[in-house]
Amino acid sequence: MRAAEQAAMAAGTSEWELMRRAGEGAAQWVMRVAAGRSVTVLCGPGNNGGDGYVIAHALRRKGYDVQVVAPVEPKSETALHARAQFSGEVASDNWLRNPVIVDCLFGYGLDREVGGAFAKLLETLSTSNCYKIAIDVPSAVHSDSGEVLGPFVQYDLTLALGAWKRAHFLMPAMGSMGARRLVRIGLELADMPACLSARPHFSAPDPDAHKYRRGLLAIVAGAMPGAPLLAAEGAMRAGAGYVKLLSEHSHPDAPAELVIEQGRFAERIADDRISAFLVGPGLGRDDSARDRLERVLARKVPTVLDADALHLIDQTMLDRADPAKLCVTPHEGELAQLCATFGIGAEQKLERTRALHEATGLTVLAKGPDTVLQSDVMTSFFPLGSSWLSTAGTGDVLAGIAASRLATHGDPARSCDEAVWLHHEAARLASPAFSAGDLARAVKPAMAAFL
Ligand SMILES: NC(=O)C1=CN([C@@H]2O[C@H](COP(=O)(O)OP(=O)(O)OC[C@H]3O[C@@H](n4cnc5c(N)ncnc54)[C@H](OP(=O)(O)O)[C@@H]3O)[C@@H](O)[C@H]2O)[C@@H](O)CC1
Ligand SMILES: Nc1ncnc2c1ncn2[C@@H]1O[C@H](COP(=O)(O)OP(=O)(O)O)[C@@H](O)[C@H]1O
Ligand SMILES: [K+]
Repeated sequence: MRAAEQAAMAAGTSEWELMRRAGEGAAQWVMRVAAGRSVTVLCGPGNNGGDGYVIAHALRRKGYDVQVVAPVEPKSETALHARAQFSGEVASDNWLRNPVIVDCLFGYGLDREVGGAFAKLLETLSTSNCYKIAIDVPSAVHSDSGEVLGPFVQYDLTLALGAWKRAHFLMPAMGSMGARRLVRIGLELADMPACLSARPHFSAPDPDAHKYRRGLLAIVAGAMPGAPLLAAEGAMRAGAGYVKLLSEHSHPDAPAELVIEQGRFAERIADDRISAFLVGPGLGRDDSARDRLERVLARKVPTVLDADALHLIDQTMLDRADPAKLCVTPHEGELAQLCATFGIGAEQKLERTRALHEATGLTVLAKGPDTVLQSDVMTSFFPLGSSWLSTAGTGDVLAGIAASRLATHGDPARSCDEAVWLHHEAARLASPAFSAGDLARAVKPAMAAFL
């Protein structure tokens, strides 16, 4: 963000002009939600506070009753300029009298715990029954890490200025932001190493398609029958032309269209029409599970590794595999396990995800409410998915979808990206309190949303 701002300024746009665009753009949103009601703007010492004075000035010009509360005077030259423009009331007390509060205490300059008068204001804000808007980021949020460094306030709306910051897509920060909207200020944001994933677009199969050309996915089962079956239910609806389950279980509930192959594992996986594997859901962690995983990895075919496979994989296995063709889909606990296995000391999710990719070359899809995808190309963040996904088996469905996408085109990062979108859309369509089975069946209508 700072680099993009510097580039804009080097090209002739002043910092004041950027602040004016940011503040006036944000004021448009504030007016939409305030709809004539009185507004209080909390202004801090830096340029986030400067944005606050621009917002207050813009509202006042439109006839709004505006109160500014500022515990200290601005420190930066540009914020002082914005302060000088505003001719309304500026109070330094703790009394928030209005039904709409706009928080401009700190933006991406926050670098330590919020204390003193600022913390008191945020505490008052947190308990006040008003509509709460955060400008750029909530003021106690560290914009790079998503950590909350002060009183936790639950906002109704967060207006990102110029570009998304990492905190807009990382927990715990993103959980406090309410609806998130981006206010554009004309910054050039091409070639960024991190981005918000763009909605994918799928096409119908080519006219000359047949089941093998569309991709044969082999799902490797193991100790438990349920998880790989759930993954297969998702996979059959996510694009692959042919889904096989390599399983020794009887699966009386399996759909007729799912081919289940038993016995002679080494021969089964040697089929060179297999374009992708999924290993991990229900695999188990005993010697036989390890043996299956080792054999699949040695095939060097595009593969999704999930669940038990993430507990079994180690450097020796990776040395015999082709990491560029592999993606791992860990939840928080599995990510911790992978970090322990590959000697990664980082503490936070984003750093862990990036370090794991650096150390192994694997494409890493770190799941959760704040899903992060790290590939060779970039770090991707995603819009928030339904919190109803927090039920057992939904990860198996995600792994099935990702493997199905992988079978169709062989690109690990693209598969993970598409899988998250399909998973979220399926969750939306499955309606509240769905089971993992309902979710897998909703992958079919979810596909239609991306055609
Ligand atoms: N640059 C641009 O072109 C544009 C920037 N824009 C806006 O600027 C924002 C970034 O502005 P910024 O860099 O001035 O930082 P900001 O978040 O206002 O706060 C830093 C100030 O707070 C202080 N401080 C820090 N932590 C503290 C603490 N815990 N407790 C107490 N004090 C603390 C720190 O001073 P310190 O005490 O560390 O010397 C400093 O004075 C950005 O989020 C966006 O809203 C837009 O207008 C678009 C154009
Ligand atoms: N609160 C939440 N909000 C959004 N998505 C969630 C939430 N909790 C879990 N998920 C998603 O649900 C899935 C859960 O996967 P996982 O933990 O592997 O479950 P399981 O092992 O039971 O299949 C992941 O895709 C994750 O991103
Ligand atoms: K803020």
